Amino acid sequence: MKRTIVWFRKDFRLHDHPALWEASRRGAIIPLFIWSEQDQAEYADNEGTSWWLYHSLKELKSKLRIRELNLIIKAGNEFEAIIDVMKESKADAFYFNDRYEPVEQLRQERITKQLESIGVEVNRFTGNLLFSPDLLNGKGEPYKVFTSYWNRMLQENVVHPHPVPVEMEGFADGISSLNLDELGLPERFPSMEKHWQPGEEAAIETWRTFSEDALLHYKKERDMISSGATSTLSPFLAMGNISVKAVWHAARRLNEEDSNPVLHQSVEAFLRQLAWREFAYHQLIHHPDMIRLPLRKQFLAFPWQRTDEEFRKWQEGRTGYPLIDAGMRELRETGVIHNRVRMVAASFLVKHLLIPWQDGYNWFEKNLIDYDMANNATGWQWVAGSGIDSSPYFRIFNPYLQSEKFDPNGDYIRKWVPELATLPTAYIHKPSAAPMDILNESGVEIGLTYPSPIVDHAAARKRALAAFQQIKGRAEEPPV
Ligand SMILES: Cc1cc2nc3c(=O)[nH]c(=O)nc-3n(C[C@H](O)[C@H](O)[C@H](O)COP(=O)(O)OP(=O)(O)OC[C@H]3O[C@@H](n4cnc5c(N)ncnc54)[C@H](O)[C@@H]3O)c2cc1C
Repeated sequence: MKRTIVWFRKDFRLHDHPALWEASRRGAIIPLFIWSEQDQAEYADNEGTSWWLYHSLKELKSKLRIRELNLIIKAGNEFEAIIDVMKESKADAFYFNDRYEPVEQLRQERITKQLESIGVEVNRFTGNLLFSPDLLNGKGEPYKVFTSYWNRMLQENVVHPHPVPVEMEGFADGISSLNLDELGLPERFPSMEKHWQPGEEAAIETWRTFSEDALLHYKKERDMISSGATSTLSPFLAMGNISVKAVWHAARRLNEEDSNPVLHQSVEAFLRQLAWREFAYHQLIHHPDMIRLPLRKQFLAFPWQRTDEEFRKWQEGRTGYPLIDAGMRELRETGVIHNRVRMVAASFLVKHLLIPWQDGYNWFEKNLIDYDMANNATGWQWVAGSGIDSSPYFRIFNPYLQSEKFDPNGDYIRKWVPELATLPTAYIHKPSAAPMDILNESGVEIGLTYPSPIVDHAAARKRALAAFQQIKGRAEEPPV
């Protein structure tokens, strides 16, 4: 009987798990999770993703248990852990789905070499993206423009997802394993529990609800902050609780079964967002230093003016700009921010406060429950204007206008900035402009119950453009 170890890492699901699927066709399966130092470092600063990991593992373990498979959990040096399991199980093959973060790439290359050098069959699969992200353009170069990448993607064949293997043969005799609770991951995270249910079952249910109720209006409504028109799949995709290929094909199937042009437009808009995720990984594998360094190198000389106090006010949602404050408070409470607000809040940090985007990246890395290295780096570089195919630096979001346009009734602000909840809609976006009697009636005292704006929008805009002028001479350089 052939025995294959399947290594789980941010692909905590049974459906469309190519490594698991192929291992099930080969013989007995030994599912393995390793809590190595590298994994511990990855989760150390983000309590939300640690909590999500705990529950993803718990669910995976119980789903495997029902099928008489035992999830083996090891800690410590990963190579030693793998060798231990190989010896204990007499497995002769090691299968896993690739990851694309620079440290993960190094790790999987190293393990592959080490195992192959001792005669173990190693097989790697594309499990968490639609394609392997190393596609190159006609000139043999990485893509620099999203639309070209998207057009290329549409010509490629996205492999159909595998179902959950019907027959999986387990092998656990004599293999030692830690208990999940020995890893020190948090089982409870009360504020997140109010908003999220991690795991594969919840992911599938989230997709089902979105596709039945909201997808039809996705194109028109996705930017409206309180519309509930987006999928909220990001934390599930980030942890691999749902397969992006499964989502892609399910959305396309809906299109094929229904001739409604509104649905067709919405499905296309949704698929484009999944494509941005692919494009983000494409960038990350070709520019592994993009989490720290600007892709447009002239931004290395950008005259940032970081102050700890302003940074703290942004983190805490006390900038005096209600939309920004609502977003930053939503982040602390739920681990996510609506994409529109993410863009405006990030832009505010980088352009209104002239604080380096890397500081914002780090804050999101610690606090986002959907934290994803490629998407986070791409998002920040897009906003800062230093990325590939990014928003030009001189386009500066006006937080007041963004608020009026995308939260017209102020519902989002009222929810997350309750001290402004009773302000009339006409003033909720810019309370500092409200007449004194209105403020009094609403119990708002600017500077006391709610901060006055930490910077003036017009002055901050002017200052940002002047800062940009200092590097503009070099601003036409193409991204590296
Ligand atoms: C500064 C900044 C940082 C960001 N950091 C992250 C991050 O760490 N993790 C993350 O998943 N997304 C990040 N995003 C992208 C985006 O904000 C989220 O993916 C989106 O808000 C998730 O909500 P949803 O699942 O309802 O999205 P939907 O609109 O339903 O989109 C479906 C899926 O497509 C992908 N997607 C959507 N928008 C983008 C985008 N702009 N770039 C890449 N993929 C996208 C996500 O996987 C998302 O779940 C960031 C954006 C910005 C501007």
